Amino acid sequence: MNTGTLRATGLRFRFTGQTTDLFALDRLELTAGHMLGIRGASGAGKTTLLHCLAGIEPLTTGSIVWDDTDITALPGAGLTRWRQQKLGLVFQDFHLVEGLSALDNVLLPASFTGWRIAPALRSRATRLLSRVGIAEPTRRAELLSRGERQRVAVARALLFAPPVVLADEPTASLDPENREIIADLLCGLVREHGATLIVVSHENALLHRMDRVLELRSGTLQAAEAAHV
Ligand SMILES: Nc1ncnc2c1ncn2[C@@H]1O[C@H](COP(=O)(O)OP(=O)(O)OP(=O)(O)O)[C@@H](O)[C@H]1O
Repeated sequence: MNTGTLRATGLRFRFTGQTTDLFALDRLELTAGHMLGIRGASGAGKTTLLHCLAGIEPLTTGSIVWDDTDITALPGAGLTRWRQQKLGLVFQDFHLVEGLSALDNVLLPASFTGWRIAPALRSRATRLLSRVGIAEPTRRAELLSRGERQRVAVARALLFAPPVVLADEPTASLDPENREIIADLLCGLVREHGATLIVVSHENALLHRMDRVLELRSGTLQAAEAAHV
């Protein structure tokens, strides 16, 4: 059975101390294996929405159900476990750990689980790095260019072939050639695994690959105008 079905209802988010909601969405649904693009002006709330869908930022009200798990009702430890088992996340600012190599950064989610890192997993991490064009897996994160860090972050999100992949501007720091490579990899691997993908992006070329594109505007999600996708 495909996993990665999203049913989110009554999503409302307001930062503490603010007098208005950043967004208020009646409903957001996604079938497992589908790819959704979210675009919108800077400051519209796209990253915050993605973080809510990842269970990183708590909603003000509403529920987010991935398959049969309401992540808004999970206690902290349960939420962490859900993220480890189900979610691949590409952060806008990558969240690589300096002092660790590119390879160890890709393997980081495995080290959080406390599992011994099996040789097969190490090989998969190395393969993913090669597919995103990182020739030196032993190079430390702080010595990588911004674009290289972004590619390592994408490889890390795909380590466990998670059923849900959320990516915040995954091609923003890349030149056109690498944008294409990362878009191919992200969409290709997601299709291979039948994963559900939500991408926040301003890049038309990436958004064009999505099954559906919505625009976050004035706190609501609307169908993106054809000219913009
Ligand atoms: N802790 C906070 N308290 C109040 N407002 C905040 C806080 N954090 C972020 N914001 C504001 O919330 C708004 C939405 O931020 P968010 O990063 O989600 O937007 P975005 O659409 O992803 O923007 P961008 O495209 O520039 O990355 C912004 O105006 C931001 O300044």
